Amino acid sequence: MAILIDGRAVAKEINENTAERVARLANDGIIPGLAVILVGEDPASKIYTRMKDRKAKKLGIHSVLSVYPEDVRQEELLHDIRQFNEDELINGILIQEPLPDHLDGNELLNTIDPRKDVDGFHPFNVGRLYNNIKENYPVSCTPRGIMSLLKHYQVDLEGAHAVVVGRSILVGKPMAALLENANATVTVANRYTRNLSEITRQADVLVVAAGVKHLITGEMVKKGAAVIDVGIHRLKDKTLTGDVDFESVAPVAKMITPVPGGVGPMTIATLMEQTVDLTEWSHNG
Ligand SMILES: Nc1nc(=O)c2c([nH]1)NC[C@@H]1CN(c3ccc(C(=O)N[C@@H](CCC(=O)O)C(=O)O)cc3)C=[N+]21
Repeated sequence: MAILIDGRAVAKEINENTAERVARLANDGIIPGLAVILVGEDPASKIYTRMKDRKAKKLGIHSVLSVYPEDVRQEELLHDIRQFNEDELINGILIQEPLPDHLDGNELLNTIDPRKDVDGFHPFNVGRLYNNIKENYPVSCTPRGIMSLLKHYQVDLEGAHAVVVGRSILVGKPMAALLENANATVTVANRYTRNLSEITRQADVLVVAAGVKHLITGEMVKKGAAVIDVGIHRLKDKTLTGDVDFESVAPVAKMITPVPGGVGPMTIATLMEQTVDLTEWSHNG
């Protein structure tokens, strides 16, 4: 049976470290600030942004949750983002995905000051990631959190074949870039890939962020693989499950993340960590 990758435990370690860093900054009179922009009534987004707001406050981070109606105008959001850009009390700005269709998400993202781009979605920061630039810059929190998990569990990436299922800007694309930058050989697939199991069966490290419940089953996984499940699906009985069929994959894998308690807590811990990173970087020149 696979080792369970305990995202809650690793997230707790990161959060403790973040709280210490916040305390050190406080000695210099600096309080990291996070602004979260939420548009509309998507129930999952409401839950996540509330979790982020609560965690930030718990760690001593100044948190502003800006909530807008579904039909908010693009101009109003642009105006508020510019205001956050100018606001010295704000170090990180996050626009919760998904956005309603009438809004131009790219324009909104491009308006965030890249130095305050706590999600790492601004094209300037995406470009740095793709160029494998070593200097400090923000990276999408979920894949960065997954890299922390892989490091914590000493998963060897150099020369490994990593397969990423999913190619979103939130997870799949930056995940593939981070794994490549760590000298893995990366294959990116998606839900349309033909003979998906032929590809996933080659994976030493398999990251699944396809948004399809139980897309990956035991016979699609190589014996001894590390399996990371980014999917979240709420079942009728209110329990959560992932893109990986845990029951059939766990006996095959060397290690596996559960849902919940795997990648999710790492995303929020990394968001807090990166808010403090941005704060420190902004004060170090
Ligand atoms: N701009 C932006 N940045 C994001 O980082 C972002 C986003 N938009 N849109 C949606 C996704 C999703 N996301 C999650 C964060 C925490 C959990 C999490 O903590 N999950 C818990 C379970 C929580 C529950 O019980 O519902 C767990 O897996 O153990 C899940 C998902 C951040 N996202």
